[in-house]
Amino acid sequence: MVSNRVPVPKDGTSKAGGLTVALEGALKRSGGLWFGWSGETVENPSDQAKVVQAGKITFAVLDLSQKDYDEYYAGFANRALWPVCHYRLDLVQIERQELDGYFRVNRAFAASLAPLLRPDDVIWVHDYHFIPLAAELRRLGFKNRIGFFLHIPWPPSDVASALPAYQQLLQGFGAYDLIGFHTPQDAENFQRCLVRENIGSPTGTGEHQIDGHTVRIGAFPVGIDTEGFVRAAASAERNALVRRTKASLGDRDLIIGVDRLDYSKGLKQRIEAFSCFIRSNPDFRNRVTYIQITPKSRSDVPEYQRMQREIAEQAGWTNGSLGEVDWTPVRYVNGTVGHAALAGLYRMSRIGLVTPLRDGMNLVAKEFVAAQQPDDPGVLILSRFAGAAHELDGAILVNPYDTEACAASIARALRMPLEERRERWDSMMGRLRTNTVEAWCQRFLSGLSDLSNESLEPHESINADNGRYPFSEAAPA
Ligand SMILES: O=P(O)(O)OC[C@H]1O[C@H](O[C@H]2O[C@H](CO)[C@@H](O)[C@H](O)[C@H]2O)[C@H](O)[C@@H](O)[C@@H]1O
Ligand SMILES: O=c1ccn([C@@H]2O[C@H](COP(=O)(O)OP(=O)(O)O)[C@@H](O)[C@H]2O)c(=O)[nH]1
Repeated sequence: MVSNRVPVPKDGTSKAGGLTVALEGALKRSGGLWFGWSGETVENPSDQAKVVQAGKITFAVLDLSQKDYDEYYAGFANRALWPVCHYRLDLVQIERQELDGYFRVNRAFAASLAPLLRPDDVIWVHDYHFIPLAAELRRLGFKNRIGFFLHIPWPPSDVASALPAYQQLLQGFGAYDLIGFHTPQDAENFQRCLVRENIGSPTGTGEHQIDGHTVRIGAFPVGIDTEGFVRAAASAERNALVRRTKASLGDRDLIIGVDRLDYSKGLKQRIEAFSCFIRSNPDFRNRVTYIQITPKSRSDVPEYQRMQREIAEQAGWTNGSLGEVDWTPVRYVNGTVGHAALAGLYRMSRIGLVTPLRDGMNLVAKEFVAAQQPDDPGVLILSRFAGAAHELDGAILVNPYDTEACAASIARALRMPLEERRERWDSMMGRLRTNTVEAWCQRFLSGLSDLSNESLEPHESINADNGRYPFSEAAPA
């Protein structure tokens, strides 16, 4: 496995982020080498990876220089690729130096990975930080099977083509054997970009010939450790934070949001929707509390700094205008909460509010569902623009830009009869039990090691859902 973020076991601190949660879940059982960035910046980084063995996983990580960090991670990856892939062209920053830094770091990482590779290794590269990595490995002579999985959305070509070095990036994908996305829409958008830029040619459903090499393209929606979450939630009553939170709520209903502090998560619109819900349903005043757990993320990227100030102000302003002496409507928290406590907080919530403006998958939505009590489950309110909306058909799907409809959905969820809540939960839970993180991993890897066979099931091909896109439910009258 290769990914930028690698959770090397060291000081027990946990970093929020779905990619490491997913990959850790996948590698824990099968074992393997996990190569990437250490999370550290140092003055003179070594080009030899530091190796740490933990259980079946061998972690091999490199430090970055400040310049590499600024240009590759805080620069091109998170100021160009991230906003473009999340449809935020208004936030894109294009700097030639950052682009150069991105390709330079990819080349350096490929060179440091090379001595760790064996000829029969299957290599699985993750996410937008490392698009050119396979091309760099091929340049060094590696003929291994190499797969790529994009954890974030891939937009339509009119949006994607705002990327600098767009052609070069697309060409770089040609060095992979299999390219995976969370949804059929992302896979389809991607293949259309190749067609529009005249890069290779499509040779069938989910297949593309680039420079004489066949690249397969498909949708592989990531799952979670469903049973692990069920167990964690069932025993969470023992967790001190969960107990204290429960006591602090009194008999108020809990609404929960859990997100990295990222503009893609729709926090501004969400707080606005909650506010609108309280104003239009005054009978719920002092009867409901909204806890928003929001660890800070990418704080040295200017667009994130700006947003951190704005959301903090908005939460304060909302409490100031709506709150009462004995009621804080929005509890806005910037710390990270571990999975054991999170599972318990999800379970005691009446509503999981997951309303990103755009999200590759969103594991929080899945974790919330897995953590519910089967005989009295809470309701998931989910953005139609999260990858998870393609699978979680029992959620109330919303358009996060539509404040009044989101507010109405909150009221509807709080009033939803038990029977409907159970039906919705059952159908989502069925999917989560089948599509676990392990199943995801196996499907991708078998697709990668078995390219000669029809290893991509029809439902994973790019045309699988006939262009269906999850539509938000109509707001209740
Ligand atoms: O590593 P960071 O810069 O701190 O950011 C955290 C991760 O954010 C993104 O996560 C994505 O992957 C999830 C799992 O597939 C998916 O559910 C979510 O929708 C994505 O946003 C990013 O893609 C990762 O590389 C980061 O590590
Ligand atoms: O305080 C927190 C906030 C988030 N997370 C975890 O971070 C991941 C977030 O993944 P998601 O796919 O929802 O979004 P991403 O941050 O990757 O964009 C989930 O597993 C959360 O449980 C966590 O452990 N503690």
